[in-house]
Amino acid sequence: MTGNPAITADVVLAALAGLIDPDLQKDYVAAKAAKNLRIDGASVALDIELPFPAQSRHGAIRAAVRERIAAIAGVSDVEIGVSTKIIAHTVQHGLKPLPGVKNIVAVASGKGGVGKSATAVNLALALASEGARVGLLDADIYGPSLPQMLGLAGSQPESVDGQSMEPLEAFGVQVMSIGFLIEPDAPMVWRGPMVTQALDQLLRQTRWHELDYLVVDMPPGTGDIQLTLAQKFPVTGAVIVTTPQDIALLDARKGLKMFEKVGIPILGLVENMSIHICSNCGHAEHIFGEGGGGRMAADFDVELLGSLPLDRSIRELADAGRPTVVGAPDSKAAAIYCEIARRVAVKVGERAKDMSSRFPNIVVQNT
Ligand SMILES: Nc1ncnc2c1ncn2[C@@H]1O[C@H](COP(=O)(O)OP(=O)(O)OP(=O)(O)O)[C@@H](O)[C@H]1O
Repeated sequence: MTGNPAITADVVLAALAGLIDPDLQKDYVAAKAAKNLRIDGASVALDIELPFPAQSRHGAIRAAVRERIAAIAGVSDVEIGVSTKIIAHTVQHGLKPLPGVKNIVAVASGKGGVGKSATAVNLALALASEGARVGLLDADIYGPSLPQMLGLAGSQPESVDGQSMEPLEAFGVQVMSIGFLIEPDAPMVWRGPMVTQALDQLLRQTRWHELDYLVVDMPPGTGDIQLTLAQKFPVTGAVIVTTPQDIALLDARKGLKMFEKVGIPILGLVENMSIHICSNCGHAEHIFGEGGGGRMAADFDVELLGSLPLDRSIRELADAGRPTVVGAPDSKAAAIYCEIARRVAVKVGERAKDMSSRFPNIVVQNT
């Protein structure tokens, strides 16, 4: 084998500097995603290990990294592997993570009807479509809508051992809902402690199967039930959904403060129904006022993860049990949900404890 002293780890590193990943917003070396550099004569092999699911982007990442390395003088052969490794994260003080669940993402809102469930379900489906193992827990005691949105209305979970429950499955996502266990028309007269106890059981007695993310659709509001749940569920981070109306924004502020109070990081804000697009003429109108979500995100120093239009097809597809991400995967709204999901997963990935040094396992055989 002919040696090529010019090809060193530093040369490869320099070649990758400036290749900014659009999701990580950093290059792969700075993001500690570049691993296992092997240099063998004129051959260079490298693995990119992403801390978030992005199956749809693997090909493009492989091509971009290969192009950079192939341009190094003397390199004749390049092999790039791209994979995802989702890491379990710390949860708020005093709680243990849930067995079989790496990360819990709570989706919350200051008040009802802002599109929290639609956001939670599409977020879960988008994470799954990128290759993650995802569960969805409908903790919305006042209006459990996930069975309907996922075409599972009337289904009931089974129990193998009489103690735990098997989650149901829809579109590759493991699903559990308070709605599977109560009559659809039963009045919600449960008192707070009963509600929190029931939801705690639902979370812990469901046999979640090796989840990267469990998305929890929280009950709307910021009262005692929500506070207790936020304190009891071992949550990695929270996504707050709001509409641009001032009053909803005021409520959303309370939601943000509640999570801050119990030490749960806010992953970001989703502004829903931000703009109405007329289905006849295509005219876009900010019926609830413009830019409120962005201002609030700036005020609280959190990220605006995305803004969804008021779009009739979002409601129709949810009502029909095929939410936008699976019902209209090529739509603009689906693309926005997928972008939001990626931002959430990147935010969760950024909290990685894995502070491995740059290029672990470097093997250079230039002899
Ligand atoms: N961007 C949107 N465009 C059009 N319809 C939407 C949009 N987002 C949600 N919807 C619809 O609005 C209704 C309320 O949404 P959803 O159930 O998600 O709200 P929620 O905040 O979870 O409410 P609650 O907390 O009361 O259950 C649903 O019919 C849903 O399909």
